[in-house]
Amino acid sequence: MIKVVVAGALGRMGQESCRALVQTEGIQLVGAVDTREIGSSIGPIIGVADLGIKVSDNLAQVIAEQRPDVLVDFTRAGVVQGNIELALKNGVRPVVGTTGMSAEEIKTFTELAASQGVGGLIAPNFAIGALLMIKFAAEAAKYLPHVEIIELHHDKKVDAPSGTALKTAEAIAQVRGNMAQGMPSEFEKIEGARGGNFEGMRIHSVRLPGYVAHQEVIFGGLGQTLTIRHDSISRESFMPGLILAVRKVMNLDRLVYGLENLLFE
Ligand SMILES: NC(=O)C1=CN([C@@H]2O[C@H](COP(=O)(O)OP(=O)(O)OC[C@H]3O[C@@H](n4cnc5c(N)ncnc54)[C@H](O)[C@@H]3O)[C@@H](O)[C@H]2O)C=CC1
Ligand SMILES: O=C(O)C1=N[C@H](C(=O)O)C[C@H](O)C1
Repeated sequence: MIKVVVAGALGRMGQESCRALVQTEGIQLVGAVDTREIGSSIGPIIGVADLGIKVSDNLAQVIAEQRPDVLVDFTRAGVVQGNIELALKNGVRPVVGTTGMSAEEIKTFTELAASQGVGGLIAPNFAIGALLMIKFAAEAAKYLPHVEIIELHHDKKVDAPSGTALKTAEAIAQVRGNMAQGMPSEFEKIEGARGGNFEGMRIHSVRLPGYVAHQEVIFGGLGQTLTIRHDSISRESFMPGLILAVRKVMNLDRLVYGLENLLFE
């Protein structure tokens, strides 16, 4: 049985994750950490039978009492860093969906995991379709290097661009290198009109009610465009990948960045 604690358990992703984890054979939810509704029973909140698990705001205490195998984190940047460090130092494998960490922070945790000999995963997107979008985009960039990314999310999202857009840009940049999109002489009449700039690649972030998580990678060539689009139309889309990750990290002794590295190995 894989014992799992969820941090950010009362958030949009945390609740969806708790619900999926308690329904999965071979996995046991043993703790729920959040900074609101402390002391409430997680079972009724996520619409399942009372599991006898109270919401705690103290991850260190939950780890000490429950000795989980895995920490699933869907909190926010600024919180997740402390949680990963705590997990790794206690031999708990972090499975992190939280986005907004810097490349330097990810590198630091990779080194800490290696020194502790503890496995883990930082995955900006758990949806299998999104991972395929990134893979196909990197392939397309070999032939069509002119590309811009548009990501569209619900209006409660706090980080921009999305972790998925950054992961996509990183994968494309590995293929095409640094290449400025647009005219050298172009100028913005409104600051930010051309989007964010990742190694010359423009990333545009849309935030509106009604959306869940969506992304278009648009390639342009002579007389043609190619659009690769992925839509998460509900947060259930992230659950098969999350469950797969919880199982896979049990056999890792290093920190992996990107679920694609466990899925397409
Ligand atoms: N990797 C993936 O596939 C996905 C990643 N995400 C990412 O997951 C993160 C969470 O997203 P949502 O669930 O939409 O956000 P949310 O705001 O609904 O949930 C965050 C939860 O964390 C809790 N929290 C805040 N500070 C805390 C602390 N110190 N300790 C414990 N809990 C704390 C909040 O009370 C809240 O319940 C974001 O970074 C988002 O980008 C979201 C969807 C999919
Ligand atoms: O905040 C979200 O909702 C999402 N965040 C992740 C990201 O930043 O890429 C994954 C997905 O896009 C949903």
